[in-house]
Amino acid sequence: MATCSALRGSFETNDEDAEQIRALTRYPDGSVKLRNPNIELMDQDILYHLALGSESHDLVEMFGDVKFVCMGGTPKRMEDFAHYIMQEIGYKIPTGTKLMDISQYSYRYCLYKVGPVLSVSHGMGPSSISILLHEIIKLMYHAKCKDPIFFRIGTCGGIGIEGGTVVISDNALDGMQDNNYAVATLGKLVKRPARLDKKLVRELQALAHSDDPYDTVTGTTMCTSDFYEGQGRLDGAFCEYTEADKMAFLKNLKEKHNVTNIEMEIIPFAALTHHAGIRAAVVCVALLDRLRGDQVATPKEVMNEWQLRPQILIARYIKKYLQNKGRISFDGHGSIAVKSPRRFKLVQQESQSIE
Ligand SMILES: O=P(O)(O)O[C@H]1O[C@H](CO)[C@@H](O)[C@H]1O
Ligand SMILES: O=c1cc[nH]c(=O)[nH]1
Repeated sequence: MATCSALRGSFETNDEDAEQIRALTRYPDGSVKLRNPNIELMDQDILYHLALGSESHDLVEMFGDVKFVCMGGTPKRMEDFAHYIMQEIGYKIPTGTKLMDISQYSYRYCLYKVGPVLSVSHGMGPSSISILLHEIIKLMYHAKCKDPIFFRIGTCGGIGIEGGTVVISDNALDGMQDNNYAVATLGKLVKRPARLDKKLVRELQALAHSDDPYDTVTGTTMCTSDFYEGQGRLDGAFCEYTEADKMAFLKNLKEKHNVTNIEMEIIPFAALTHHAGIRAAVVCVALLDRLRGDQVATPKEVMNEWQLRPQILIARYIKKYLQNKGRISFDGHGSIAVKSPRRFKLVQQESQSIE
């Protein structure tokens, strides 16, 4: 860990290579190892915001088979995604039962499990997703999950793209165009690099179909901690800049930094998953083009259809992965090569459902 002095105050950075991270974050069998020596010394670990605990629940039994953690802002979207992915991977629950929100008594986040897929809401903004990520990464550890993959399925404002366009993020910047997640810790600013898995980005891009009735693009995503002034909107309760200032800011983001979209969680998502050695990707649909306005005025039914688009891409990935037992790779021509003809056989898992 290096200590640096910068104009904005002293901070510590933690830049490591993939091998170093792997050694720190995995046991030999691929299960998740925590970078916190305190946890294994504790009698129990209460995952307070998920309403789960390492003593009160058999986390290995409940979650040991999880391979994919999919998250998005709203409980409704993630409940819908749980039902959608259930249908897509052909997961069956006993007749007369229904999917249960496992974290319902947290009254914070929702959490559904569909075989190897967790579908969880993260709320809005860096703090909300950061709390969730700490607890979900600890859940992966307690449950002994092996090499889980995380996805954020979100919405965003586009810059110079049509509403309805799907953006796969290949880079993340914060509101100051910095590519780190900075958290004030014990009075010092600790910065962790916000890095996304480039291979996962290419694999997802290859799963966008040329006949999809919308574009899927790849680009840099800016993360803000506020929807209004933080994103240069003119329609917040306060505004102390002009429309020309806003346009110059957005155009500079696009032209100098290749920023394609703006949302509010990618920096902590990319930084905390990277620090935990977890492969992760962010796929968002643009609700509007910020060069054309600030208000989200698209009709609800249209927006609901748009919000399915990132889910469709992630479902294609999960299906492909399960069908080919994790062997997804490139054929060198931009499409996914199937290495094994064997189909994934869905085994009836423990029921996560109740009447
Ligand atoms: O649609 P979700 O995934 O909630 O994300 C986006 O929407 C919220 C703002 O409306 C922010 O949290 C932003 O990141
Ligand atoms: O403009 C937008 C739209 C959705 N989410 C955001 O954070 N910004």
